[in-house]
Amino acid sequence: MPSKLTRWPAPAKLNLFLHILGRRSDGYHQLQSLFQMLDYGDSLQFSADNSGQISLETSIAGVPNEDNLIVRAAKLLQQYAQTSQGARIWLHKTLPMGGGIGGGSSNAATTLVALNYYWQLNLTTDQLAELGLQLGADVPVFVHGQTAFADGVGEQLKALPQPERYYLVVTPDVHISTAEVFGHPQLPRNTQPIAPEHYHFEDTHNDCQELVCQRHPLVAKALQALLEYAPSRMTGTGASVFAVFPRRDQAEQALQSLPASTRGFIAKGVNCSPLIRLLQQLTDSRVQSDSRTQ
Ligand SMILES: C[C@@](CO)(OP(=O)(O)O)[C@H](O)COP(=O)(O)OP(=O)(O)OC[C@H]1O[C@@H](n2ccc(N)nc2=O)[C@H](O)[C@@H]1O
Ligand SMILES: Nc1ncnc2c1ncn2[C@@H]1O[C@H](COP(=O)(O)OP(=O)(O)O)[C@@H](O)[C@H]1O
Repeated sequence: MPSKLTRWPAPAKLNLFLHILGRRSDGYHQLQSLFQMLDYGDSLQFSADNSGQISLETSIAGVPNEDNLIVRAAKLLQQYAQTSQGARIWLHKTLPMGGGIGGGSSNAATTLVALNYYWQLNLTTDQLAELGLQLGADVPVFVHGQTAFADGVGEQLKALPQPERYYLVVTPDVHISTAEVFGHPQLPRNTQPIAPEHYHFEDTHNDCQELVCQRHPLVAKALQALLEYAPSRMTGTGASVFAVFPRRDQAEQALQSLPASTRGFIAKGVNCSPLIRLLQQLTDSRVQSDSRTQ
């Protein structure tokens, strides 16, 4: 990975709760959720050029480059903005894949935000979020980069800052298909809507959790292990589960007590994602240097 290029964060998220309110006629589910941004995740580097080519220099095993959400996001942006610019992209992957913590969606969002910056396209955040929605339901929340309450099919977002907490996230080695969970006849689909301002972790739940735990004992086991230490829940459609702690050292102690084979990490919940913080810094220094050269 080139050492001199800026590393753009692609953080993970947690669904602090996930209520399913109903199903639309197109099969998509009306839901409510609280997307908690984390300060932990993958990172990407970009070298923009005028080649018109998009090349991902670090492939992910099992994901052909043309299917990688990074390449798909870059090509979608290129096409939308009708630009002949290109880029070489490097990915530093640390997040487990397909675990309900949004790694792929976050990679796509970071690509849209970073290339909009390097190619100087000046697209708005709303335009990038709308483009991102074509790639996956969770891309817009990462483009906005704020801890947010979601409504609709997950696309209507309202920033809802949360107090600082530390999360121990554990990902059991199970593959769970989002489409399969949402397609299951036993999935509860009649939770009553709540007002964002009335959200409390203890009064909410994840409607997918019971079904996933029944079908995947490793998820149930991981959740049970975390519940020994703190309030815990599954995120998204799984397989990851998380426990909530007021302090980092408490989360660290819990992780140390789990079996050594546990795939887990500790993250701080943040209200503004590290991606958006970096973008603000870079934009501010570009404005300053532009004003000096005028
Ligand atoms: C429900 C969430 C919560 O974060 O689950 P996770 O993927 O994070 O576990 C996400 O919004 C998922 O986002 P994502 O995984 O991008 O979903 P998509 O690719 O858009 O949809 C996958 C499949 O899930 C179902 N689906 C998804 C979202 C939704 N509101 N209703 C649905 O019924 C559809 O069957 C769709 O074909
Ligand atoms: N850049 C990427 N990072 C991770 N997964 C990707 C990427 N591009 C495509 N994928 C595919 O998307 C799937 C879901 O990935 P991910 O977003 O990590 O899951 P989840 O939304 O459940 O957290 C992966 O299993 C993989 O096949």
